Parts: sequence; C-alpha cells; structure tokens
Amino acid sequence: MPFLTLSFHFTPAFDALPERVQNKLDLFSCIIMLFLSWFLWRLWRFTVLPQIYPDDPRELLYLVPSHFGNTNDPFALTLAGAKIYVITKPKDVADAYRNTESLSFNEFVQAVMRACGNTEACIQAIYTPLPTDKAGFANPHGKSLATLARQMHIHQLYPGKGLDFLERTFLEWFDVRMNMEKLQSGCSYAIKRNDGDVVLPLMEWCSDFLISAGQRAYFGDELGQIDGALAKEFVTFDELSWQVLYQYPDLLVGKMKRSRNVIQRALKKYIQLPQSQRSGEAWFTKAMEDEMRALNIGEEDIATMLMTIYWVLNTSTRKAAFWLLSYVLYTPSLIQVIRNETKPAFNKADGKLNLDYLHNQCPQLNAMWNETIRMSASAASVRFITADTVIGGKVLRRGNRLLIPFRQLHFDKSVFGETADSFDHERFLEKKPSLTQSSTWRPFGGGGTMCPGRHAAKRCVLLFVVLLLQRFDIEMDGWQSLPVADEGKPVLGIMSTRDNRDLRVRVTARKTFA
Ligand code: HEM
Repeated sequence: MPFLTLSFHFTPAFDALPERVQNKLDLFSCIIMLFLSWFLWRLWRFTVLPQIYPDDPRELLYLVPSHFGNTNDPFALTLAGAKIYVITKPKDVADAYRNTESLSFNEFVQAVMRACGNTEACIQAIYTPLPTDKAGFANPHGKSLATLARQMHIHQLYPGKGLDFLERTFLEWFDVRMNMEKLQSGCSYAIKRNDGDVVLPLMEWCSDFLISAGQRAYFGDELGQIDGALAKEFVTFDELSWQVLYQYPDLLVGKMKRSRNVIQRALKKYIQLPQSQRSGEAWFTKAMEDEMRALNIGEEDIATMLMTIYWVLNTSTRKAAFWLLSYVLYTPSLIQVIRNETKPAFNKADGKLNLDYLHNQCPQLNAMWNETIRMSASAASVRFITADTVIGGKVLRRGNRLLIPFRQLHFDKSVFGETADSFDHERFLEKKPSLTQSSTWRPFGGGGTMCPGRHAAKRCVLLFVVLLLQRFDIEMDGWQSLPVADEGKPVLGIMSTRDNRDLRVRVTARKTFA
C-alpha cells in the first residue's frame, strides 16, 4: 500500500466509500506514487547530482536522440545498471587512446574470453607476468602472454615476411577456385547455373571464399579436413556474435553457442593432431599454441582462444568484400576503373600477379577500400576506467566503462564533405591524402590496441576483388536495391546487412583480359 494514502485509508470516510471506489482510489494512489518516485529519482539523478558534481559527464536521458544541443561533450548512459561513458569528439577520442594508464582494454578482452567459455585459471595464466628468460617468443620486459599476444599478432600481420606469407596463401587459394568450372561445381549455394554463367548470392559467396582463405592461411589444410563446413558454421555464429558482446545469458544464446561449439570442437581436434602432421599453418597459430601449452593451459581453453582468433580473422573481411563489390556494382563505371588500373599488375605471358604493383601503384583501388570501410565499419572501442580520469574537461569515474563509437566520426561533413553520406572514393585521392591520418578516421580503432590485422584484411579483400573483376564480368541479376547496413548490432569491425539481405549477382567468364 503506498505510503501517501495510508492516513486516508484508516479514516472512517475511506471505509464509508463503496469497494469499487476504494479500489479505484488505490490504483490512482499507486500511479501517483510511482510518478512521484520517478520524479524524485529523476530530479536527484539529472538535476541535483550534476550540481554536486558539475565536472561529471551529463547523464543522457533515455532515448533523447541528440544530446545536449550536440555539444559532443562526454556523456553517460546507464544500461542494465552499469554506467557507460561515451565520447564522440575527435580530440577526446585521441586523448582516450593515448591514455593507457587509467583506461584499460584488458577488462573487455577478459569479458569476451569468459563469454566464450575460457576458464578463470586460463585467464589468470594469460594475465600473469612471465619470466624474461622464458622459452618461445622473446619477453625482455617480463610481460604476460596477454601483452605478448599483441606483439605476436604484429609479428605475423605487419608488413614483412609474416604478412607476405598470408597474402601468398590467400592468392593461391583464390587462384585455383576463381574459374567458371570451379564456381559452377564448387559453390553449392549457387542460385542458377547456366552455360557460361552462374548466379550467386554475393554475401554468401564472399563469406565462403574469404573465410575459407583466412582459415587456410592461419590453420593450413588440416582444419578444413577435420570439418569441411566450418565457413558456413562461422557465418551462423558471426551473425549472432553480438550476443557474446552483449554477454547475453546462456539460456538465450542456444543457436550461437551451437555453432561456436562446432568450431571449437574442430579446433580442439586440430590441436590434438601432432604438429608434425599439420602443414601450411601461419607462424602465429603454432607459436600461440606453444605459448599456451607452456603455461599448462588445457586443450579446451586453447581451442576457445583459437576460436577468438578465428573470429577476428574472419568476421570483417567477408563483409568488406561484399560492401566494396556492392558499391562498385551500383556504379558500374568503377569496374572499368579497377580493371584499367590493375591490368599492369598481371604478367602478360603467364598472368602472374605482381603484388608490389597492387600495393603501391593502384591509388583508385586503395581509395575504394578506404571509402568502403569508412561507410561500413561500425566497431567501438571499449575501455575500463581504473582510476578517475579527465577527458574533455569531464571526470570519468573509476569502475565504469568508456565507449568510443567510431561510426559518427566517419560521417562528419566538416571532414568528409557534403557528400559524406554517399560512396565517393575520390575523396581519398590526391585531394586529401591525409584523410586516413585524421583523427576522424577510425575504422580500426586507435592507440595501443589499433587493429593489427588491417593490412592483411586489405590485401585479402583486394586480391579477391581484383581477381574477380579481371577474370569475370559481374552484374546484378535483375534490379535490386542496395542493402542497408545493420547499425543495430555491435560488431568487431564491419557491419552485416540489415535482415541479412543478400544480392544476387550474375558472374560470366570474360573473354578478354582487362
Ligand atoms: C576490415 C577488416 C577489419 C576491421 C574493420 C577491424 C577492426 C578492428 C577494431 C575496430 C579493433 C578494436 C580496436 C580497439 O578497440 O582499439 C580490432 C582489433 C583487433 N583486430 Fe581487427 N579488424 C579487421 C580485420 C582484422 C583481421 C583480418 C585480423 C587478423 C587476425 C584482425 C585482428 C585483430 C586483433 C588481433 C585485434 C585485437 C588487438 C589487440 O588486442 O590489441 N582484424 N580490429
């Protein structure tokens, strides 16, 4: 019974009223009490507290579309009882990336590890500093495996031998599969097969090819021999992987978990194969496995860790290839631009590809890559605040999280121009060579955790696109509107299409080369 009405309830006047009227009054007083409680709470939270702590970021009132007159000051949200600060100003973002003292990435990684099923013992082993003279990857500063892992990623993924190995493997993989006979026989998901052409669902095709190539480059042939359907299984997992990022309760994630388990089981069988029986894997895979075994981490945990590698490796490249090809298909004149520019990269005699030429002499293609990821990247960096920290003149209190969403930066008209909402790769050409160095360009995050896989992703996607456009004609199979990106779900890089919409494309072998 609400407190306010108690005194009235015990009066003879209340007792004298008919029961129907008494019930109505009860309901009315409940509503008044609820409203009053909400009003007092709101007054306290959004009016009194900001007066007491004027330097704390303002709390965003629920569902108010633009905050505080678009000042872009840091603000706070409360989701499921947890306070999350959000910063959107490029300078604040740059300051946050620079701060590795009181803004930590580890907490986020550990939460993802737990959500994927890693044990506490494994997490502890990975975050414990290791001796400087340990065997394996050099550790002169006595760091934990969690910190060394980043350096190991860089060793594999930054320009140099490791990245060249990956690129050669991608190329070999695409090369043998990208001919009409193989597309006709190998793409079980083809919608139509005619004499000389094939109709394919573009996203499904990009997913199959890019995931399989990524898997082959990191895990060699054996993983595919253990389970030939992992690429398909991964797509099911990946489309639901926002449930991992939101840390959904186990009860609600059956389908996502089933697919994840299939991949983890295959990875466990893979590491149970003696290393001498595995071939063609990337340096990183074996080195990481050795490091974990040296810490006595069990095979279940190792397979779970490898699953997260499989995830970051494969989630974005397939979607980036899809978006780049979609944009090009909606402006078909760009197909010829790519063909003309990349033709000299192919040796006239044997068709062999000069990769250096592709990396350094193709500004149009490079600009199309930049524009594609500007339009379709939607990740956010997350940091845990370990001590009160001032950003943008506001105090972010320890124990809360900081979210740095990048997407809105990529549509800033003062940086990308009035056409920022549409695809126009020319903005990245000579006009503004420094655009990718600007603090509003963040498809790969920033600071000490900036994506180490960005070069590999670009090389993999561009190889696929260039081979495709040089070897085939491609067009839409009947008019279809451009799918809309699904901005509603958190991702680790590039967005999917809303409602998983795909495009049907007709692919025909080209008679002449470029
Ligand atoms: C277009 C493709 C890609 C995009 C847009 C992308 C984006 C990102 C973003 C936004 C982050 C988080 C950065 C932060 O929080 O500051 C990240 C982290 C990471 N990415 Fe990528 N990524 C892509 C491809 C790849 C590929 C192919 C790999 C290969 C293994 C990869 C490996 C990683 C790793 C290991 C991290 C964690 C870095 C760390 O812990 O320090 N990414 N990526």
